[in-house]
Amino acid sequence: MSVTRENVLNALSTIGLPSGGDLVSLDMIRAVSIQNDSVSFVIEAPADDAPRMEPVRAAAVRMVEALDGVSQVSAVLTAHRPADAKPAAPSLKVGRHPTPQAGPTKPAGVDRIVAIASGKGGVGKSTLSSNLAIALARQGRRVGLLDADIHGPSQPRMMGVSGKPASPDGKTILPLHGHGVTVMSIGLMMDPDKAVVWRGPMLMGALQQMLGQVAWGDLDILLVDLPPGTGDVQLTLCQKTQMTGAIVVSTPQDVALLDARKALDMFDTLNTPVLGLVENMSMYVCPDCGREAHIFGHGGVRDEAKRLNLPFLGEIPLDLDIRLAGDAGTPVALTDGPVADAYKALAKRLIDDGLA
Ligand SMILES: Nc1ncnc2c1ncn2[C@@H]1O[C@H](COP(=O)(O)OP(=O)(O)OP(=O)(O)O)[C@@H](O)[C@H]1O
Repeated sequence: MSVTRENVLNALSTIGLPSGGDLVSLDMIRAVSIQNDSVSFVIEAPADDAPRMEPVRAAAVRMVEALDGVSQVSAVLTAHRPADAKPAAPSLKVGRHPTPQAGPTKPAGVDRIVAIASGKGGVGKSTLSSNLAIALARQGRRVGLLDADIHGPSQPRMMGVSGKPASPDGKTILPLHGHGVTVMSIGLMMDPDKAVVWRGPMLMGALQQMLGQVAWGDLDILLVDLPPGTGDVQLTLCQKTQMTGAIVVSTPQDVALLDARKALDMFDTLNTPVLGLVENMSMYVCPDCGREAHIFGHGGVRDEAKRLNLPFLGEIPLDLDIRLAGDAGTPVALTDGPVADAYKALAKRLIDDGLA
């Protein structure tokens, strides 16, 4: 019988810490990965606990080794540095040229990869990605979010995560965690004040590293927040990755739809299935009088989906709280109410359709 993630977590929940609690209840286990009879995971401990953690790590390895169907266990401790030392920056050069690969691949343990795309910039792709990721996580899915918007990474701010991801072995990059979602952004690996001036091959190399070297662990779905348009990142992702498909976001106005059509055409050319269209900034409900206004029009994306015979996945209102919550690092999907319900409905639709 093959071992499951639940078996591993159950075993680890029996390992107590000197300071009280156990490895699972204290949320210290990251990146559980199971490949046949090999299990690997990361124990993320506060630096102050480091001296006391090695026996805990060894006990965790023994406990998982004792499970039926397991013959090899590797556990990495991320807090083995002294408490007063600065976290080791990864000795990784992100943005190198791509390395040759035989065909499209997918990180081990990741079930589905779904890109969130748009033809035009600023239509709300990143906002949709972060809120959808949280709505899916709140419905029990294991969700990863990769910010592939190399020129304007916004997920660290929107998901409220910061700090350079660690790389204990100089190869694997440990992602961060925010609001129940595993998060990685190229922005976290770079100096935020330095503009990225990269040529196509370097963009491709960076994306390949984000997919291949990040310890994503076991995920039901990895959402990829793409840059706007139809450039190198989109091309690399679709050609080098086993994609489940793409969701295209647009506002209802004609200029945005015109660009959305270009994105749809690109996915068609690259044989990447379009899972559906989402209308963002669909309508505005005045908080004072309750009147509904259609600032960018309304229904244009639904009509376009119908015309192209593609699923229309839902509409998200234009709402001040969406922007404020995104800027504050606590996306609105964390709350309960009509706006959060729009993201909840979208997440439910994807789960019901077997896409998440
Ligand atoms: N439904 C919405 N209601 C109100 N504000 C929104 C909504 N969707 C997005 N925004 C705001 O619009 C701005 C642009 O959104 P966002 O960054 O998500 O767009 P994008 O398509 O990812 O942009 P880029 O092209 O730069 O990647 C942000 O300030 C965001 O808070």
